Amino acid sequence: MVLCPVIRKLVSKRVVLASASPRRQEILSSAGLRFEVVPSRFKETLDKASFSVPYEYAMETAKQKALEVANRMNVKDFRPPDVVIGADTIVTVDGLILEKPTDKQDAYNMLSRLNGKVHSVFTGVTIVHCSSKGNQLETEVFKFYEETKVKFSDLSEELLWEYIHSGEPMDKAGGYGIQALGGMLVEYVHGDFLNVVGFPLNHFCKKLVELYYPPPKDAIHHVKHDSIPSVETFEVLSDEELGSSTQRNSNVKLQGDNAFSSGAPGSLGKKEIHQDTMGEPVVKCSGDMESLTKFPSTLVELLDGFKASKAMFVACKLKVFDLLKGKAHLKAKDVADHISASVCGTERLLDSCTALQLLKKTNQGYSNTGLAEKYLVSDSEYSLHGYIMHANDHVWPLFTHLESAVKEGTNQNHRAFGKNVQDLFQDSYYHSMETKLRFMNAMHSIMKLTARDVATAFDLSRFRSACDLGGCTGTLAQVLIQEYPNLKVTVFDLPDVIENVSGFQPTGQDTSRITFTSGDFFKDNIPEADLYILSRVLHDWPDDKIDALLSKISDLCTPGSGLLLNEMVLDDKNRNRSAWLQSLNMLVQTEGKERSSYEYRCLLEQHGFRNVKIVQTGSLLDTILCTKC
Ligand SMILES: Cc1cn([C@@H]2O[C@H](COP(=O)(O)OP(=O)(O)OP(=O)(O)O)[C@@H](O)[C@H]2O)c(=O)[nH]c1=O
Repeated sequence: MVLCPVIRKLVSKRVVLASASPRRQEILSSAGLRFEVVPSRFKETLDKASFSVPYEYAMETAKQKALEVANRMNVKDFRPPDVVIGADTIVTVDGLILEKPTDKQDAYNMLSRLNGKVHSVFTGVTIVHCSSKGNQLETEVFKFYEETKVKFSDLSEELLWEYIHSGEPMDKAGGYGIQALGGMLVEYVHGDFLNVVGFPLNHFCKKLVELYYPPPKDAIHHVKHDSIPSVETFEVLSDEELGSSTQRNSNVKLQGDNAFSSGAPGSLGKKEIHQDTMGEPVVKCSGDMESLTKFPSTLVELLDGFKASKAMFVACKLKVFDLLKGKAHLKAKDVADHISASVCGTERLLDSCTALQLLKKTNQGYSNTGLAEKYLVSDSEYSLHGYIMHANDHVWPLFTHLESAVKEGTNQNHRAFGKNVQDLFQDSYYHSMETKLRFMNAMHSIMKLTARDVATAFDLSRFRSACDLGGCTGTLAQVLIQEYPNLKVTVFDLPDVIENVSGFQPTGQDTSRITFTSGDFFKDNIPEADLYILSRVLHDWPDDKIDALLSKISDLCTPGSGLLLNEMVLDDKNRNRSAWLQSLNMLVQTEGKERSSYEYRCLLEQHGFRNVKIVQTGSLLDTILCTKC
């Protein structure tokens, strides 16, 4: 409870963790922090010799990781993050800095150095405060580090190799994970255990106190700055954070939203803060119904969610954004004439889109916002028009039968479209030319938006040939050959798809390293490659089909071959809202499902893949890389 007010300081902010480390994500989310994960692309190649002490190196790397993400997210028309957190963990021994091992031999060299000795683990952390002035990013950087000493027992060669073969060392600084099997190597720890795991939570909270609870000038110092704030600290919370001033009185201090609940800032219930018998502050919700019903803004947003979606869908379908593309302004009547619709209906639609910030309205009429111009105009580079049409024409009717899907546990194609679907693709997505092109357009547009993140989440330069199974229009293949000059990619998809891909090919770009091959990956031979890719494929199918497909791929792989899965990964803290809603989506339309990182890891290991690494890209697809052992 005592942590609540510290973490709460970040609750109304857009917080981004610039780290792919699952441990850091786990530590921070367990502390109740709500954040997005956007792994940094900063390559950890700073010259170690130029730092007089190792922790300076860790802090500088952490800073560069966070700044890279802050800069990348400072995109016109997007809300930039308020806070970006970066971290870097290193192990030091004998004057050397050890990071993550490059291979098993490197892991062995590291662990042999640590064997029987005391070493230090440093984690450098950077908190970047961001603000955007006229598209210019302004940052304020706060850095700190934590040191923990760890002693390894005397370990036999046999034990070291056994540990290395477990695969655990590969993504961990110093080549061990104290939180798992590596804990068996450790005789003692002096200092913060979580610092070794990858994030010094206690020091981080103290830093938040320092940043957000500065001692009030000319006041008695209630806050001890090397500790987490005591109950007096609540006095320095602003009115906004406390809820309305009328809720305050001098004896009982009331707070607004719970740090650990979701939703917009406001006063969803009130809480009394007082001390328990141990002197610890305790936060209790009062049962005051009036305050509970005051601002249920989260619920109001959910109540309106479907109306907002449909307004955008309809405006897209009627090509409102296309009509306004590049134009200064049009009056409602002119728009209505062009789209052959009623003036009164059009006016309401345009006004709703204005309220949704998709349009701007002035005395001269309506025009597109930058967001609409970039993503809703049907022929813009990163248009989501195709995906939105799929959502409107296919997903929407299915979702109207969600209740039946939940009760029956099956998809609702029969109710929504009046027919039973045996083969999802042939009977549903590809049953007519119109539905086929609509589906291809949808996949094309969503891949355009996510392909760069997916292609660069891991370094894939060791692979020479890739086969993108179900690669549709080749959007990911296109980005892969740009990122990896030595890679050739085969896009393998159903004949129905391959014969229609030409309309989706980019003009003026070299596509000579991409081959399109038609076939059914369940029935036909799959082309040979050293990297297989499955993007949004596994989630479509029932378990038996997935097993068949993964077995087939695994049999084709030689040791060292890779498998890259791109899916939305469910997180056990329910933070990734899109992924959980996508999970319902799979229920209403397929026989498949979304999975957690644990489920993917088990699935892949069952089929002979190891070294499973998962990156939550922060965009609409997460990515998983594993190696055939
Ligand atoms: C000593 C130790 C380290 N680690 C992990 O080692 C990675 C360090 O590498 P990094 O470069 O700091 O981070 P990363 O994983 O590459 O992620 P990113 O922040 O994106 O650079 C982090 O994962 C840590 O948890 C453990 O899980 N357990 C341990 O006992």
